[in-house]
Amino acid sequence: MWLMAVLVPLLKLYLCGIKVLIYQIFNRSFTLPVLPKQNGRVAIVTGGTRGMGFETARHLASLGMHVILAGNEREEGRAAVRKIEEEGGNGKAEFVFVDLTSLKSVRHFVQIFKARGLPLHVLVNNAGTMLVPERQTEDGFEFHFCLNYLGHFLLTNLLLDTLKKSGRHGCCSRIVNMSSATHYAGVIQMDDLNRRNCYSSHGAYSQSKLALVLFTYHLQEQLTAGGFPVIVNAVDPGMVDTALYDNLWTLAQLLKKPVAKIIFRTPAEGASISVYAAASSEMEGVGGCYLYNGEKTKSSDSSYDSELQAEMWKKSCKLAGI
Ligand SMILES: NC(=O)c1ccc[n+]([C@@H]2O[C@H](COP(=O)([O-])OP(=O)(O)OC[C@H]3O[C@@H](n4cnc5c(N)ncnc54)[C@H](O)[C@@H]3O)[C@@H](O)[C@H]2O)c1
Repeated sequence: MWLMAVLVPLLKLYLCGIKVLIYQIFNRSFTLPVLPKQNGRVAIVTGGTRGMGFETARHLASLGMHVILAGNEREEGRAAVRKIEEEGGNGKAEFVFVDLTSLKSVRHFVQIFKARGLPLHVLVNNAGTMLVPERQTEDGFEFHFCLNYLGHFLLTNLLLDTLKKSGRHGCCSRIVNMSSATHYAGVIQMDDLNRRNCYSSHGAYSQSKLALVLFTYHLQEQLTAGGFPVIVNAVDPGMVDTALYDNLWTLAQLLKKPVAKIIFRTPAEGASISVYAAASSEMEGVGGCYLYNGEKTKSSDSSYDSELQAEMWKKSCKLAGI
């Protein structure tokens, strides 16, 4: 029983990884089209202080956006802002603290943001972690579940009114949810979302990434039904050489290092799918998609299950207190 609960998600996740690596051996990262200037537009990028979040923030700022790098590492945040400023684009970057593992911190972040009266045109839900040993957040949630999914679920819902007000038809506000190929291996354990019965870090990570896809599709349905000028897409960056892999087992770390140099995407290449969803003309008014390597791609069968989407939404509202 224990073996199955731990081994199966592990094997499924590594199989997803191998498939992606094989794809990346034979296919280069897609090239971004020319993107329209984004002057006067405002974006929030969670986890914008390093890795793909930083590259996303940097690119959006270079297009003229005012970008808020939302993260839980102040020093890294200040350094990231400095780096963007040094590049001297016509955009603007600033760091604002948020800890996505704390629902209180998410609420506080939104309160501060709203008090400034800024519009919001782009929200990139990028922050995440992978393969952390069993750990609970201050609110008692499993770590991957809260940081990768529930914190972003709450953040998005609290910012939705601002996103709706800031968009207009022909120039929609955009939400980008950073998922992953590992969602294909994901299983939603509705009665045990916090994985207390039998913890598997692999299962917890892939569950959180599937939850983001379910959330994307259900939210887009609501936005479309309400006629709101907001779109939401899930993106998959491929396998990218970032600090995300720091929690791999020692042996896997050793094996990963040489492979990563040759086959993994760079953070800038990985971020291009978020930038594409956030700013390309091609994606204007197009929501409810799973984007991989610059193309709309089929996500897992279970992600299209509308009953599962609705159940997950309802449960998430309850857990997040909305
Ligand atoms: N690297 C990959 O191969 C890969 C593949 C698919 C999906 N992803 C996803 O891409 C996203 C970005 O990851 P990355 O690869 O750039 O890794 P990374 O570790 O470089 O970046 C993660 C970011 O999340 C932030 N973060 C961590 N804990 C936080 C918290 N409690 N509150 C707020 N922010 C927090 C970090 O400060 C960092 O900026 C993640 O959601 C990850 O799951 C990565």
